Amino acid sequence: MNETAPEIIENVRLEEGLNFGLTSASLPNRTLEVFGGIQGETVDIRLFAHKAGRGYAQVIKAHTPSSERVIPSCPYFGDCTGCTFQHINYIHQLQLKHRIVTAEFEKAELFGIDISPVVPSDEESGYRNHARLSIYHANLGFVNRFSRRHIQIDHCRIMNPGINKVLAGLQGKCGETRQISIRYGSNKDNYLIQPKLVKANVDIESGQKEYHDILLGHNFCISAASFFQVNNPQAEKMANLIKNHLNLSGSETLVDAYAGVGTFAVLLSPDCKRVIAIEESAAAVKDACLNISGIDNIELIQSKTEDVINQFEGQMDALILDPSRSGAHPSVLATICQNPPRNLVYVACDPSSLARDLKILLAGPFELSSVIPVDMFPQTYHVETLALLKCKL
Ligand SMILES: C[S@@+](CC[C@H](N)C(=O)[O-])C[C@H]1O[C@@H](n2cnc3c(N)ncnc32)[C@H](O)[C@@H]1O
Repeated sequence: MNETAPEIIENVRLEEGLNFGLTSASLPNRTLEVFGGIQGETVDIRLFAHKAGRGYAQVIKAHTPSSERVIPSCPYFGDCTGCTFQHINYIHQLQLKHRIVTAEFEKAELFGIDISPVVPSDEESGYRNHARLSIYHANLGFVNRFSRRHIQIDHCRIMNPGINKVLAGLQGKCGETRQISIRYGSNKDNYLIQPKLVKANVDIESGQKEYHDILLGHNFCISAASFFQVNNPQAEKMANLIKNHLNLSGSETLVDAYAGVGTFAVLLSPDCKRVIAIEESAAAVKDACLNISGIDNIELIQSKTEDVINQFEGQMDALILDPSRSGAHPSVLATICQNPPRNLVYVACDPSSLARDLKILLAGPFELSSVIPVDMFPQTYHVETLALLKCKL
């Protein structure tokens, strides 16, 4: 697609799309995925790109705006494609996320499952504690997903004010690197900025090895290579939802697989007799070692979950699986179907991986207690989902 001569198509009716939170438009000779629209609207669109056999377009005018449409408060919306839902009111964003989870379940032929309403985020803006920015001619910004154009961003609506402060200080001064990661521990007011900037003429320290934050009164050390939940208040809600489901009495052994820096292990340890945390990343395990200091009922295993999950003898009381987007390894699912824990919590950031894995678990010895989507990522199509299961044997 020639970017200087974009193709405009008028009066297109938008249908439900759901991929990446986009709507879809059926034209006589092709189907397009459309950014910035809402199902049922008639709009004019500008073609962006064809990628991997798919066409992408952007709404430039809504002739019949949906009642769910709002004016995006971000001036970069559309140029920046990071927040797919900025033009949709927050209540409807939550309804769409519910629909996204339901649609993935239906694709996996999981029908008739009662999915709870999405747990809203307390903050619709300013919630993200981590920005990964790309740099072009020293300017920090994001890359448009469709056109691949770099968009300079001076203030990002969804980032914590602490991140925006650093962004303002570094803007235009980072020519020495192509990518930068800014993380902010809002409850401890400290930063991690990587890589270390040696040429930038700024009085902002960078190159920190780790930063610190607090969840539910517990201190966490998080190093540059380690995962940490991006929305602190929602992470706390998620930990409480998990705790409620597991109904812990203090006598249980909990296995926390894909444990990261020990988030759930630490937060649930006061309610368990013993916690075993499994994590493959050496950096995250090193952080977890610090994070569990003073807590004597947590053991850490540095390993892939699939290499150790079959070594537990007897029935586990409780198991948390919180894998990366690709979901749990098939052998992990096979092992827990053979030796099922009494209670299982599956935490998923990709509803399609969750649906695929749930299909296996529900064909085995598990039944669902509930499915609770949690909005960790307002203004975007992303949704975290908790599946709470029990062994039915
Ligand atoms: C989505 S994060 C969850 C971390 C943690 N539960 C939390 O809430 O902060 C997934 C974690 O799984 C780890 N991981 C990825 N593949 C793994 C595997 N096969 N076995 C164990 N850990 C793995 C990653 O390093 C990452 O820390």
